[in-house]
Amino acid sequence: MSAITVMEQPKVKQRSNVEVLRTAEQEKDVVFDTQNLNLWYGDTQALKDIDLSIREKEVTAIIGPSGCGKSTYLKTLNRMVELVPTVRTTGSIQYKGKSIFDRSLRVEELRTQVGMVFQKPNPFPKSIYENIAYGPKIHGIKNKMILDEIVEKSLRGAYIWDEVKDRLHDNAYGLSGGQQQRLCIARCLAIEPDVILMDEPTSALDPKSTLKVEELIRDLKDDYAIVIVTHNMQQAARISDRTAFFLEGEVVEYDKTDVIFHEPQDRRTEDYINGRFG
Ligand SMILES: Nc1ncnc2c1ncn2[C@@H]1O[C@H](COP(=O)(O)OP(=O)(O)OP(=O)(O)O)[C@@H](O)[C@H]1O
Repeated sequence: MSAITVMEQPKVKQRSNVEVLRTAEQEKDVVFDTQNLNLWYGDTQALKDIDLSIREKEVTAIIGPSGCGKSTYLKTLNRMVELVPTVRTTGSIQYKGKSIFDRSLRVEELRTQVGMVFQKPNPFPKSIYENIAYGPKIHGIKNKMILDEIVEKSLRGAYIWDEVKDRLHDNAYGLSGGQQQRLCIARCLAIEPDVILMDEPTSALDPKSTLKVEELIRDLKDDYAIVIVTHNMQQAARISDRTAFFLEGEVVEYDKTDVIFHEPQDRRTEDYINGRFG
């Protein structure tokens, strides 16, 4: 009996140089490090033992069937999920090495650094200009010249400047759905976040607007970490560097997007990718 116990002890393994290098590469530039995250809405467990790291200058796609916890995970990263009173979490999420649940971290500060774009474009019922200037003004910027600069830079950054530069003071509701979504991305850029969370940002858009937003996302990753929830498998394959496959609240597989789509290690990932369920 004791011999078996001894045999079952984990072996202390020397790490090869390649492994050490790989680990260093993996730890480099991690902005969000999630470990053993569990989340319940009342008695219903929506996330189970999630381990996931989100890296700078990468697009991370979260895919999986409806109800598997994708949006919940996204909203945990900026603590928006806590707006639901019955939510309870265990485990840890470090943002740049510091727990997002730490009492000394103000939620407003976290949300300034971690912006969010939603499924349905949600501009404010204000002018295009005011939509962008609103956040910086709340952060105390009053100088008109600086605000003008931020507005132009953000709209340029979201590839919508040329379309709106002559009507900055028109109501944002007059823009098309695709333009409104790029305006919302510009509004997010105006507060200079490090991370942008996107919850199915193109699901309400036509194919042409979708391609524009995808192109924008690919370019934005030069400066930001982007986490995108999508039901569109081709979209995940086109724009992301890494993909996490969620199923029933768990991460089944998380790897480079090429691996997930071409050599998945888990049968369930393969079945989902090939449309056998979900
Ligand atoms: N506010 C809430 N209160 C109670 N349960 C919730 C709440 N929001 C989500 N859930 C439950 O948590 C689970 C995960 O939901 P979530 O919205 O994160 O899934 P999802 O993968 O994003 O789904 P979809 O692709 O349909 O948007 C589901 O069982 C859902 O019913």
